[in-house]
Amino acid sequence: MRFQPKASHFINGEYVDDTTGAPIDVIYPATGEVIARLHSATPQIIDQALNSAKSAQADWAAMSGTERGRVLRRAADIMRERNRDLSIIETHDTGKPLQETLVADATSGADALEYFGGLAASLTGEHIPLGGGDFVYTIREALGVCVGIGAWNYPTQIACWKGAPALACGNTMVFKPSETTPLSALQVAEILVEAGAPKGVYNVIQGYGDVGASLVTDPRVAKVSLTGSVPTGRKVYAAAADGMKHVTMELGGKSPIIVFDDADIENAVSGAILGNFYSSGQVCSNGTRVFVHKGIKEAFLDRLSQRLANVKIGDPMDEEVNFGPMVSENQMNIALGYVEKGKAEGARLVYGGVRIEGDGFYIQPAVFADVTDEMAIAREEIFGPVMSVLDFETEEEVMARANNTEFGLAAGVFTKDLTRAHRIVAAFEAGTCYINTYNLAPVEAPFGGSKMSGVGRENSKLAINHFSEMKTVYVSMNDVEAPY
Ligand SMILES: NC(=O)c1ccc[n+]([C@@H]2O[C@H](COP(=O)([O-])OP(=O)(O)OC[C@H]3O[C@@H](n4cnc5c(N)ncnc54)[C@H](O)[C@@H]3O)[C@@H](O)[C@H]2O)c1
Repeated sequence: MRFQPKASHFINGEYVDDTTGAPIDVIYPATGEVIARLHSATPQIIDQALNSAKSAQADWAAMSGTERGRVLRRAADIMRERNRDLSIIETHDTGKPLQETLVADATSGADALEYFGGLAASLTGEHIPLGGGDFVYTIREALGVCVGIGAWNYPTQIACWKGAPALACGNTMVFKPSETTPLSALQVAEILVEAGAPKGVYNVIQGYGDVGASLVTDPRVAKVSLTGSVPTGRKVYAAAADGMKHVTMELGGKSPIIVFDDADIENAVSGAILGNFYSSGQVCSNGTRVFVHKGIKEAFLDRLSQRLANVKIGDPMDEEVNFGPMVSENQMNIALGYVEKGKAEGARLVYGGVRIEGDGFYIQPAVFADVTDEMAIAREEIFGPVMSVLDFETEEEVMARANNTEFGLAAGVFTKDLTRAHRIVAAFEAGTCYINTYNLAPVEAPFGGSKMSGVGRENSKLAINHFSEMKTVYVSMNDVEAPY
């Protein structure tokens, strides 16, 4: 098989196999062809990976931040040098067009490795002077063994967004990719070793949810960082709570984009396209509820339809193609099911939504207009290319409706009125907000959700706090006064 890795798992600096685990077939979404077969981790493999991470952690944490950072920065360089090869793997794993994977996957992973590699040497505690000469100093310490569990939409990026800050702080990691896209995390592990990471610092094991669940409850694990759906997040958070483990939860969303009648329509249409159809709509922060002011609704829809006529759907390896298949048959059927629901609920399908016949999992991008708040397509995360356009008349009304959701991942506003833009983002109940753009996630900025969309933040200096803790040391310069 064309993309068969050397083995399923990467533990203690090398590939490890155990073919007695349940098979995991890797399917190329463009053709439905099986391109690799891996195996889920058995209890023995899980144990081996956790032991390897546990044994490596103290020595890794004892290295200077400069040394740890150097490893991460070298890994970033290697990833960039191999960007094309890594992007080809990512495209076969996910179905995302090469045009996208060349710029948004290994490159984003490399950004995280470079950024946290750069920060590693500057991670410190602080000195806190007290009265009478006493003082406190704090020591920033690693948490220990961290578990990363990934979703299937950005496999390389997720492996690095979790691994880079964890390793920068002196933790070690066991990463479990999604069973749907198991290939690229192995590449990340291999590259880290090539860059000088000691054995056992970054391990990858494959598996379904049960393997993730075993990792979360293991007493050797100090922290769990999950990217996944809200239902999985609930289970993982609850299981981690039992062991009082640290958690980061990057979960789903149903984010709003508000387009006022003074907005630059071309930019707003571009934002809505990026915020709904990039990666065939399989992006957690997508702005799938597009609230458009009544006065410009038809102009917005006309321009959107004109722009969508230029979408190039097809072979994701063709660099001209900008819209690929969905990741799996199952995900395609979920999206098609929502298109049917939307029609049945009385929304007006103004564009696409049709399955493209063939072996691949292709569906045209879909735009619904006249969507109302209570329709399932406006309430539930679809995780596919289905945009809902809703009308509004006043700012007050649209704010209440935009926030009327259990999710709180992202939100965007398009307007030329800057005062209004800042008022709107102040009122958004969402972790990541955009003014006159949408869906950018640079490593320098915190990324994460409010409400049911998650806990904690990835990227930026904030991620350091989620992968380390402070030890407080009180130093007395005086005699100890006791009452008796
Ligand atoms: N907020 C973010 O940064 C972000 C980014 C990408 C995707 N997502 C979300 O991810 C979802 C799509 O990804 P998915 O379908 O892979 O999600 P999912 O919740 O089905 O699976 C996520 C991961 O959790 C594992 N898992 C499942 N059950 C588990 C359990 N009981 N214990 C431990 N691990 C378990 C899976 O094997 C997989 O690796 C969407 O809801 C999307 O919004 C969020």
